[in-house]
Amino acid sequence: MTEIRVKICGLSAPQDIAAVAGAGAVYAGFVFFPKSPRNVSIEQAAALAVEAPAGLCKVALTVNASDAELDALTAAVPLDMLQLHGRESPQRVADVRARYGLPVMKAVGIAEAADIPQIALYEQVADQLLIDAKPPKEAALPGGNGLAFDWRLLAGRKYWQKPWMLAGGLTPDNVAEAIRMTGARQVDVSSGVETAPGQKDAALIECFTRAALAARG
Ligand SMILES: O=C(O)c1ccccc1N[C@@H]1O[C@H](COP(=O)(O)O)[C@@H](O)[C@H]1O
Repeated sequence: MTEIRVKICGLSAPQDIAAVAGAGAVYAGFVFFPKSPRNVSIEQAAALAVEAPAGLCKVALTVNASDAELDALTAAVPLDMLQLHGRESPQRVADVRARYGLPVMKAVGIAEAADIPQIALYEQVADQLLIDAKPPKEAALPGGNGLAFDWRLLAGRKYWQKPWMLAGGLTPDNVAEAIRMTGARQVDVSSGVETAPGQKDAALIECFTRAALAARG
């Protein structure tokens, strides 16, 4: 059985990088979205990324970013993956992938069974898929809201050809159950390892990662 791979998103301080690497997570996410409490500048992210140990996959999360914004980001920050978390079309995903030569992970929001087919559309063009809770209409953020979707929507499904990650409202307490119900082999968390919006907690990162690695899908 393949080991679960963990992504901790929304890092903004050097101690966050140390906590993520120390816990055994594989992916470290930086949020480039000014409305987010986890937003980092290009300069901040570059400083954090150069401190990351070899082997930690550095992911830039953007929301409907323009080429100019992605040009600036990719020129300054040593990145391993781009996460597109807005309303990017399949064609936009393909264009970003071709332009930057980096693996692209596309987030897809799920609230009901009717949302599931769009995953297959993005599977054609993305390197990875991030299956997240669809944000409620009143939400200020397109992700990072600490809200889960009904995991039964994924239970017993034939899996996609591309690697995929489960996200949305995961915590140290529920991640094992989420893995068991969905069969996810990768999980992503932001709010669930924070003491306040944007404040990552090393002990919660450790607990989350330990619970995920011990889980059996
Ligand atoms: O974390 C954010 O602030 C954020 C902002 C804009 C888009 C996505 C964001 N986070 C991503 O949302 C999911 C779920 O987060 P949570 O665990 O429910 O808080 C996660 O994939 C983050 O990568």
